[in-house]
Amino acid sequence: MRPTLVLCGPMGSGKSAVGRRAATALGVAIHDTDAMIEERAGRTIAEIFAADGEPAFREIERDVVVEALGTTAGVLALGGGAVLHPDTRRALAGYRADGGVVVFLDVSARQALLRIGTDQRRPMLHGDGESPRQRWNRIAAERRAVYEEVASHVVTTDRGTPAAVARRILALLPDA
Ligand SMILES: Nc1ncnc2c1ncn2[C@@H]1O[C@H](COP(=O)(O)OP(=O)(O)O)[C@@H](O)[C@H]1O
Ligand SMILES: O=C(O)C1=C[C@@H](OP(=O)(O)O)[C@@H](O)[C@H](O)C1
Ligand SMILES: [Mg+2]
Repeated sequence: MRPTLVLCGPMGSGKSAVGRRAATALGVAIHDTDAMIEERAGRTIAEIFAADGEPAFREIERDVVVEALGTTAGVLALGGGAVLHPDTRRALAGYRADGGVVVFLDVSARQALLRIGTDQRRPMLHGDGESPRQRWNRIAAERRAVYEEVASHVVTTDRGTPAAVARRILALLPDA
């Protein structure tokens, strides 16, 4: 079993929202790895970061994402930093080699920050000495090459509703 579609990209690009619309349109399940992590840990992502730190979160995330790539069908929406773990990148490469579709949802800093700039549920956006804008820009720049490496397609989400972006993605699927 493997997902029909995997979505990656930075915070606020719309992975969760577009993933839900794409799954509904396809009549399949949506699996959001952030929600799976919260369920497994019995805590919110913000609580995991606060109590155990980012490295501990990345280990749980690696376990959840690698497992989900092999055991779920439907649409899989990753967290923005999931691609950082080498095990996850290897699993995504295997999924693509097997015909899987990985879409990098790209977004401008301006749109992403309008969507999520004040959201306290994203701990990566908040930290000493940097504004959410500075943090988003730095993190997105650090990760861009990795998103490009793991993805088979890039879709920009600045314009259009989540449903409209989902329709553009469905057109990329082999049997669409
Ligand atoms: N194409 C879009 N147009 C307008 N708002 C969007 C779009 N995509 C996502 N959003 C909104 O932006 C916020 C963040 O989207 P989300 O899907 O959680 O992003 P991600 O999972 O990539 O961090 C949500 O409130 C969502 O409804
Ligand atoms: O970019 C990141 O490092 C993170 C993105 C979040 O997911 P979204 O990209 O869905 O916001 C979530 O996994 C966590 O807060 C860390
Ligand atoms: Mg999300």
